Order: sequence, then C-alpha cells, then structure tokens
Amino acid sequence: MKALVESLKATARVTDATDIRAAFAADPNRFSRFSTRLDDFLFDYSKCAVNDRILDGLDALAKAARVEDKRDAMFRGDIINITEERAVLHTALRNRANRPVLVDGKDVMPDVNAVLTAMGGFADGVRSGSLKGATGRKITDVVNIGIGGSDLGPVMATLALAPFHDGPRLHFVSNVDAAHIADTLKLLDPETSLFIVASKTFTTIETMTNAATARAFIADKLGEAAVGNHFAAVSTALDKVAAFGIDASRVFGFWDWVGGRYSIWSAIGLPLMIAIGKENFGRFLDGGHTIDEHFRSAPVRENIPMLLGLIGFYHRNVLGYPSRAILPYDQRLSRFPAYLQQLDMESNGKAVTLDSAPVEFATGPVVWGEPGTNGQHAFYQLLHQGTDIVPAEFMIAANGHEKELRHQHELLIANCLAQSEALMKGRTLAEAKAQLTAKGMDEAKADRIAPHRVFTGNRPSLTFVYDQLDPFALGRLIALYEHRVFVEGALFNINSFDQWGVELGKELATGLLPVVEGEESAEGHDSSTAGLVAALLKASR
Ligand SMILES: O=P(O)(O)OC[C@H]1O[C@](O)(CO)[C@@H](O)[C@@H]1O
Repeated sequence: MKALVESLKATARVTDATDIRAAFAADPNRFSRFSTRLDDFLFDYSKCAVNDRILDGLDALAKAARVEDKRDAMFRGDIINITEERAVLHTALRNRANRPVLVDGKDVMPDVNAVLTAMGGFADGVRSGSLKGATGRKITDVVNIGIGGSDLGPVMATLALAPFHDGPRLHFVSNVDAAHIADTLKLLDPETSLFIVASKTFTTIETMTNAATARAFIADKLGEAAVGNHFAAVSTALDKVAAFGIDASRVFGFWDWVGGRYSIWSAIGLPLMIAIGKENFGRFLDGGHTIDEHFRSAPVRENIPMLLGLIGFYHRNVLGYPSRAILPYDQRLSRFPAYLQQLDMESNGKAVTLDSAPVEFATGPVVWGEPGTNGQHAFYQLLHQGTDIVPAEFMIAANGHEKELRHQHELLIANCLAQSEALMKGRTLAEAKAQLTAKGMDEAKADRIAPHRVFTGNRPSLTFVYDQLDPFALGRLIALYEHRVFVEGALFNINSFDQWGVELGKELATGLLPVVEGEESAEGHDSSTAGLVAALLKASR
C-alpha cells in the first residue's frame, strides 16, 4: 500500500494532473470524462486534480486494500467491528429488497420489519391524535432527548425535510447544559407534549440527565401516573428502558449491529417519521437502499461512493490536505456538515490498524462546513486565498421547493457554480493587474495592489447535483457519505465502527464530578485542572 501511495505521489508530480486549470484547457470533454450519474443524481469530480493514470492508481490501491471484499463482508454481516465483536448492518435497516441478512445464522429482516411496522403504528397514532396525552389532548409537540447519533441524524433530517413536515412540532434536546432543556420546556404545554428518550445504550449521562428532568416536568405538572402517556423510548437496552418506567408498548428497539452514527435508519428515526409520516420515511429508506445496491454492484469508475472515498484518500494522503469542507447550497441541509462531522470523524479519526499496529497513513481529515451562500461571507476567503488547500464538496438541487421564488434558486445555483469555478480557475497576477489598470489605476499602484487580488486557483472541489431535496434524495446523500467513510476506512485499514476515543473524557468527567461538587479534593489532578476547579468553585453562587 505504502509503495502504491508513493507511486501515486510521483504520478501526481510528473504528470500535469495537479494543474486542474490546464487540464480543463487541454480537454473540452473533461466534465463528461470525470463525472458520473445515478439517475438524476450527478457527481462531478472533474474539478479535482485527477486524470486516468491517477484514477488507475487509486483503483490499484482499492484492490490492494481489498475494499470490495471488505464491502461484501459488511453487507454479509461478518463481524467487521472487531473491537466490539459486532457485525455492521445499518444497510439491513433499509434493505427494501428484503433479502435475508444473517447474523449468527439468524435472518434479522423479520425483526427489522416488525420494528418498522411498530414505529409506523406509533407515528400514525401521534400524528392522527389517536394516541393522546394523559388528559386526553392531542400531542402537538414531540421532544427527542438524545445526543450524538441519537440526535444529529433526526435533527439534520427533520430540518432537511421541512417541506414534508406535516406532523406535530419537533424539538431536540441533546446538551447536558441545563439551558438546552430549560429553553425547550418553556415552549411546551405538558398536556400536549411527548418525550422520546433516544439512547442506544440508555446510559449516556447527558440523555439520562435530560430525561430525568423531563420526567420531573411531566410528573410535577400532571402527576406521576401521567408519565406513561408522555414518554416513549428508542434503545437497544430494553431492560434499562423498563427500569426507567416506560411501557414496553412504547419502546422501539434496535440492535448492537447498528452504530450510533449510522442509526438514523433505525427506530432512532422515529421523530422524523412522526414529522413526515411513514410513507415519506419509507422513501427515505428507499433512497439509502438504492445507494447500497449501486455501491455493491457498480464498477469503480461509475461507483459514486467508491470514487468519493478514493478521491478523499487521494486528497488526504497523496496531496496532503488536512481537512475537507462540506458546502451544501441548500439551507435545509444546514446541519448536514455537523452530521457528517460525527459520521466521518468518529468513524475514521483513528490511529491503530485492524492488526492493532500504528496506522501508516494520515486517517480521517477534519470535516467542517456551512451552507452556501452564508459561508461565502464568512470563511471562503481562506478557501480562495489561504495557505492551506481545502477540498470543497458542493451540493445543490436543480429545483427548490419554492416554485414562486425560482429566481432566488437561480441565484443560489449561480453562486454555487461560481465558487467551484473560481476555486479552480483563480486569477493570475497579470489578470489582476489588467483589471486594475482597466479601471484607471496607475501602474505603480496596480503593481502594489494586484498581488492581493491574485487567486492561485487549482483548488479542488466536488459537486453533487440532485433534482430536489426530498426524502429519497436525502436518503441517497446520507448513504453515499456513509459508504465513502467505509471506503476510506478500508483504505486506512482501520475499524471505522468503534469510538474508543470518546471514552477517556467521559471517565475523567465522572471522576471530576465530586470534585466540582466540592465533595472531594482536587488532589491528584494536574495543577491546571485543580486551579480551574478552585476558580469555578470560588465564583459559584
Ligand atoms: O445512543 P447513545 O448510547 O446514548 O450514545 C450517543 C452517542 O455517544 C457516542 O457513543 C459517543 O460518546 C456516540 O457514538 C453515540 O452516537
């Protein structure tokens, strides 16, 4: 692998692959050669520094890393999450073909379908008003209490699918900061509120603390007996949910083979289903499923998640770019960058291989971003003229939902395309100077100002185009990025499905709580931590 990467570096140096601008000038067909489609879904990677030799090299890399074998092992239900000894089967949750999927010799599909049916019944009941609060009133507000994968997916997707939202209002409480739940409870009438406690493990301190606060809110206002009508839960730990006091008929299970950050397709999607209805939720699963079928069968040069992963690896390990920007030109995807942060960084922010050895490559990059056009007026300065190169990943719908405001959508499209064009083309010193002198600036001043107005160009970007942001398109987009993370993880030879890196901070927080509460001394902690505790205790009222 290392040798193949070195050879790719050499190829990138000696060919003119890295001069994207020149590659466009030399080849009028570059777009059609380096873009691919899945129905209405278009993936353009022509504005990346690739050519056929680079892509062949990446293909060889994928073969050497046995990416396709690893992919098949995932779909088959092999124990690929080796540190937790689990299969990885979020794909079974959207297996609309209903093909048997075996875990320990048992087909999981009947259980998957049974939970989906139960979710549908519950969602219908809440939406229609047949499932009421304890005082007989219809539920108007649903509050999801969860964090990480038990929050980000439903939050992101609910915002994304706002035009399809015809169920009760949704709220999301995740942070242990009391401000989050307090600000939410202020908006609610307890008689018409339903809380969904969403936690795979049902031990996460933030979620359990917020759930206890919500429980007290209902019990205080409506009496202890009302709690049952105002709570539901989503978890793999059904015994712990029962201990919390939520009736089994309002508990929706999933399985240890669904990672938290891959769980939007499971019962964790219940709030989304309540918002948009079970039919639309089904379309969302359909979208994910079409990408699974595509990922499993398309040849590398037509396989969008495979190409996306290979180009991601190329940017990180051949060209050495440390981050990637997710730039949806779709305001309703405003939380998509945050969602991808967890998906990508919790999956591939690792330093040990599957053989428990130090990794030989730079693993997952920093993932960040904001929707356009807002980002243009904030951080795009650095994207265009900063000293780091940040590959940009643009996404845009051909059609907005606001037909009557088509001109605004056209403006959005123009901005999206202009940004990728500007990143690629840039502006030379001569062009900058000519512009200034054309406006009447004298030569000496133009010489001084022009360097500030140079854009080096040759900055890579990818663009996704879809017809319209609907449940199907969103399902596709998420599944696509899930598989990209898989491909990159396979190339890094790491386990993308555990998250031990979040444990140490959790352990230390548990140890620090009695110190912060003033019940234990800070002795044994470093002087900075002890000093900060002392300052906070002194200032606390
Ligand atoms: O659903 P749970 O078990 O409450 O976990 C929430 C989140 O916490 C994490 O384990 C990280 O701390 C994530 O992987 C997960 O999505």
